[in-house]
Amino acid sequence: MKKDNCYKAVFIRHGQSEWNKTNQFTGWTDVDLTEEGRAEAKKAGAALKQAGYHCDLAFTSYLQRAIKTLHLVLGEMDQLWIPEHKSWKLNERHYGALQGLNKTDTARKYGEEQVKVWRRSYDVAPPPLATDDPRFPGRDLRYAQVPPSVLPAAESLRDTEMRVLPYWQEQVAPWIRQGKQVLIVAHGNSLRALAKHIKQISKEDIVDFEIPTGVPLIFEFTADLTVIRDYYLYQEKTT
Ligand SMILES: O=C(O)[C@H](O)COP(=O)(O)O
Repeated sequence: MKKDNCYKAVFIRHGQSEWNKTNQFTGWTDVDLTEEGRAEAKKAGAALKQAGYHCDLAFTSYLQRAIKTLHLVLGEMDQLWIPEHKSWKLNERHYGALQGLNKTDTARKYGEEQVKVWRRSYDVAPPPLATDDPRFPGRDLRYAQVPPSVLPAAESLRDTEMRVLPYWQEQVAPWIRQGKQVLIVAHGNSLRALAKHIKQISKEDIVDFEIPTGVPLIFEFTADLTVIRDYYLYQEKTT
């Protein structure tokens, strides 16, 4: 939607997931939303409706916590009918061999500093999954169309940016330039990677940049997609 020469996009990190609740590294593990996560998604949709938002099209990942959040948001907005595009390129950063481990236990074992580097540094990837690990994405039917050589076994934020950014530039940005309002429901780190580019956050400062679950983050752009301002529709805790 283009209002007063202002181009807009809405980003939402999925609502609380089962593994956010149990504090486990999740990455590409396809866990469900919790009851609280579903409530967060509905609250986001109701707030967008209340604020008069209309979305022309929506984008999400291949993971159910994002897809279900999108549907709960659109349901509240009475806009379940809009076109939606799913891509594995919007998936969470792949957390490699850390997936499934408890974050506090991992910090006890490897130290807080090391875990902070794995979670928040720009270019350090966590230890990779073995390619014969049953959890390797190449073994999952949903990625059957993706060449196995481009499927990750672990990703740094930089690696995540390398897959998310071309998707943004080729599949999302052209719609915004045409004046369409887009809604992107994705993940903590895939959205951090995107925000890093859009807001031109340095690799030093991205370490402290967090996105809470289930709260609409609104971007307003000029016609050439320079950010005018960005803000949360309301304040909420970080999960
Ligand atoms: O994949 C995960 O574990 C979460 O979605 C994000 O986790 P983080 O805050 O530890 O990066």
